[in-house]
Amino acid sequence: MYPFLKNKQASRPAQKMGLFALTALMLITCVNTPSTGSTAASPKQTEPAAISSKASEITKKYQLPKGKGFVYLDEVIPSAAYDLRYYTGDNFIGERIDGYNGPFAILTLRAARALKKVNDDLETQGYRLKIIDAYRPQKAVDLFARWSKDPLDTEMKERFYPDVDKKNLFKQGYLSSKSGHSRGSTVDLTLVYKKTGEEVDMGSRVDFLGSISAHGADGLTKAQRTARYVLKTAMVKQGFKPYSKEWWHYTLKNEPYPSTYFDFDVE
Ligand SMILES: C[C@@H](N)C(=O)N[C@H](C)C(=O)O
Ligand SMILES: [Zn+2]
Repeated sequence: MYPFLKNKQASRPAQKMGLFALTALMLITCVNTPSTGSTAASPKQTEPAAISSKASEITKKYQLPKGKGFVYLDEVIPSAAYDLRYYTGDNFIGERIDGYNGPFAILTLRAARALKKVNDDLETQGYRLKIIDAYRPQKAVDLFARWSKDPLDTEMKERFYPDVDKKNLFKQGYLSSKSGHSRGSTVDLTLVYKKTGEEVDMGSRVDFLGSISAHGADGLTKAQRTARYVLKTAMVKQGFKPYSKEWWHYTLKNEPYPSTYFDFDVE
């Protein structure tokens, strides 16, 4: 209902706070609304906006591993767009993912610098990058694995994996139990138009786990194929490797931690 509050496992205090705030808001609304006999504006209509604005005010804790060269990506690429969907419920599980305590993208400095060059290049072509996910704690990956084994929780199936049985998402390569994201130099991203900030049509949404998301999938329009090609060309030019099954997923080839899977929280 309120994506910002969603994570049954990790955010119970936040949920309690949210419920408390909601109850308080309802009481205030009842007190301030003259009793006309007609229905007053529902407090639910104002609550998500209030919560969202709080989400955008979350400040960074700067608790990155010391001396390992991790950075907050928005400080290296301020002109990119950011929509960290594993912090919200707007993802294939439908709730905030373990380890995402703030709406921030973290990467190794090497990957961040390469990505800045990609964004600079794309800006000359009328686009910008929109970052959906970057460093991903191992605990988040572990949550994906537990979720995939629960056949009863299919809340987001229609939007994100309508044609794949969730128990096969790992087997079919849409999810990985040892993800490049946890090594800190892998990123999920798309294009937006520089002028409007509107997302470019890439033929499927980021994290649509199905065959249409493969590079070179059948059934794409010419414009969608071109958009994927623009992104891929810019990424490959700066040393990123595409992933055949997911047009949005790229790993820096010369990554500084090719075999280390980190688990610090995003905060
Ligand atoms: C889930 C998707 N965003 C993703 O990153 N998939 C790859 C395969 C991964 O889990 O590393
Ligand atoms: Zn990815």
